[in-house]
Amino acid sequence: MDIPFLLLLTISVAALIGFLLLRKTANNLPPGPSFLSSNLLLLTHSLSELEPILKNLKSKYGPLITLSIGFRPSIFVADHSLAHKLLIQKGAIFSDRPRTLAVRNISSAAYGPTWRLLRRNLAAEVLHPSRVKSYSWARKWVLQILIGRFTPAAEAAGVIKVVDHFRYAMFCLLVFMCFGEKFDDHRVEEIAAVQRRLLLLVGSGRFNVLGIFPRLGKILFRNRWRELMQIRDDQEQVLIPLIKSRIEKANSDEIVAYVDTLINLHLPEVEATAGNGGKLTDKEMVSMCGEFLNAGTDTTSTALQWIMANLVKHPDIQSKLYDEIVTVVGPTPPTPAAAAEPVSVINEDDVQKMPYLKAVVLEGLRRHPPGHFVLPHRVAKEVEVEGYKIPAGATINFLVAEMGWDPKVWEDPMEFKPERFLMNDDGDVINNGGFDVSGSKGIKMMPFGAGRRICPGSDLALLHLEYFVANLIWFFRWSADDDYGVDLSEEAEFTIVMKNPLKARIVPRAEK
Ligand code: HEM
Repeated sequence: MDIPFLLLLTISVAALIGFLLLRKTANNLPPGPSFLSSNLLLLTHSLSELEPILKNLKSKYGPLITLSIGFRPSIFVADHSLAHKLLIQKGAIFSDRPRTLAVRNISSAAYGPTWRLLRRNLAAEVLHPSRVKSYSWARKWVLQILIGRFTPAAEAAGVIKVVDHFRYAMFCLLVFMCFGEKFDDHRVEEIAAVQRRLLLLVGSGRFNVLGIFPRLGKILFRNRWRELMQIRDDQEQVLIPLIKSRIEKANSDEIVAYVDTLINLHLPEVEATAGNGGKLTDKEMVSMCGEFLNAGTDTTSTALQWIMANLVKHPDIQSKLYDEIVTVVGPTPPTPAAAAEPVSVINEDDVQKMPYLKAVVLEGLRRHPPGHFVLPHRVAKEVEVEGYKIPAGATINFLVAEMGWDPKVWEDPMEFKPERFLMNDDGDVINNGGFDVSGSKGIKMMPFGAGRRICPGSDLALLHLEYFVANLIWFFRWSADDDYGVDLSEEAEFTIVMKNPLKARIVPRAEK
C-alpha cells in the first residue's frame, strides 16, 4: 500500500479537510503560498530541502511564513528579533512539541511536568559543571585515541579523512558518559552503527508522514512503519543489555553515568496509574539513552569537522590560534613513541584562558550551524504576532542558518572571521569572549536554539569543541592536500555536513 497513489490520496483528503477547517482563520495567518502548493511542498520535501525554498518565500512574504499541511499550519520564522520575541518573551506559548510517534524522551516530550523532570535530571545530574569535570579523564582518554590514530599519518606527512575519527571519538565519550564504561572498539562501533542508522533514516524525512497522520499513517504507510519498528528493535537489542548491565553495577562505581540517574526517576504523569510507580520502562530507557547519544555526537563531530576545515582553509587563523595556545601552555611537547603512553594535553582549565579559541569555535557554529533549523515547536495557545493570528496547535520552526548569515547583523556574513567575536558593537575589543550564545538578551545567532527548549548540552558541546580543537592544533600542523583542497559545500544528513568530507595533511608540531 506504500505507493504514490496513497500519497496523492492522503494529500487530497488532507488538503480538503484542511482547506475547510482553515478557511475561518486563513485570512489572519502569516502569509505564504497557496494551500495546495504548501501541502505538496511539505509532503514531498525534507526540512533541509525546504530551506532554499523558504529563503525565496522570505523575500516575497517577509520573515514570518505559513505553509499549511492538512489542517495544521506550519509557521517559519526567518528573523532574529522575531525569534527573540517568540522564544524568549513569549516562551511559555512556543515551547511545546508536536505530538510524535510514541517515544518518551526530552526532545519529544510535551511542555509540561514530564519534560521538566527529564530535562532537569539531565541538566543537574550529568551536565552540571562539577559532573562534567568528573568526566575529564575520559576526554583525555578519547583525545589519546585520536592522537594515536593520527600520529602514523602525521609522521608520514600523510593525508587523513577526519570525519569518521571525529565521530568515533565523540561516540566513545558519550557512550562512556551514558553507560559509565570504556567499551572496546567493536562495541562502540556497534552502538554507533545502530544509532546512526536511526538518525539518518529519521533525518531523511522518510518517516515525516507517519508523524503528520499518526493513526492513518501506520495503516497507509505500513512498510515504512515496519521499517521504523525494525530499526527501533535493533536499537533495543544493542542498548538494553548495556542498560541492564549498568543497573546491576549501580553505586559500585565513583562515576555517575546517565543510566544511573534514570533508574530512580518517577514520571509524574504516569505515577498514579502505572503499576511500577511511574519508573521508566526498558523501552523508555532506550529512548532516553538513544537521544543522549545522538544529540551529543553527530552535532559535535559535525561542528568539529567544519571548524577544522576552516582552520585548514585559513592558515593565518590557524597560526594565530596556535600562537595563543603556545602563550598559554607553551610549545608542543614531543609526541610519545607509543600511542598507549600518556600524553601531556591541554586541559579544560587552560582552554578557559584562550579567547581566540572560543571565538574560532563560535564563528564555526555561526557560519556552519550543524542544524539549519531547530526541532519543531508547537504553539500552545492562539497568539497574535505582528498583526497575524497563529492558532493553537500550529507547528513553528526557525531558520537558524539564515539568522547567523544575516548581513544586517553580521558584516561579511559568509566570511570566516573569528575576530568578530572579540569586539563589541562599537568595535571595542572584548577579549574575554563575552558572547551570549543563549540569546537571552537578544538573538544574533542561535545554533543551540533559544528559550526554554534551548539545547541543554550547549556548554558541554562548547567544551568538547574547544578542548579537541585546541589539542588537535597544538599537536599537529594542518594543511590542505594539493589535489583535494577544502570544499565547503554542504550536504544534508541529520545535520548539515561537508559534502566532500575534510581530507587534510597533518604534520607533528613537536621536534623529535
Ligand atoms: C554542537 C553541538 C550541539 C548543537 C549544535 C546542538 C543543537 C541543538 C538544537 C538546535 C536543539 C533544538 C532546540 C529547539 O528545539 O529549540 C537541541 C536540543 C537538544 N539537545 Fe543539543 N546540540 C548540541 C549538543 C548537544 C549535547 C552535547 C547534548 C547532550 C549530551 C545535547 C542534548 C540536547 C537535548 C536533550 C535537546 C532537547 C531539548 C528539549 O527539547 O528540551 N545537545 N540541540
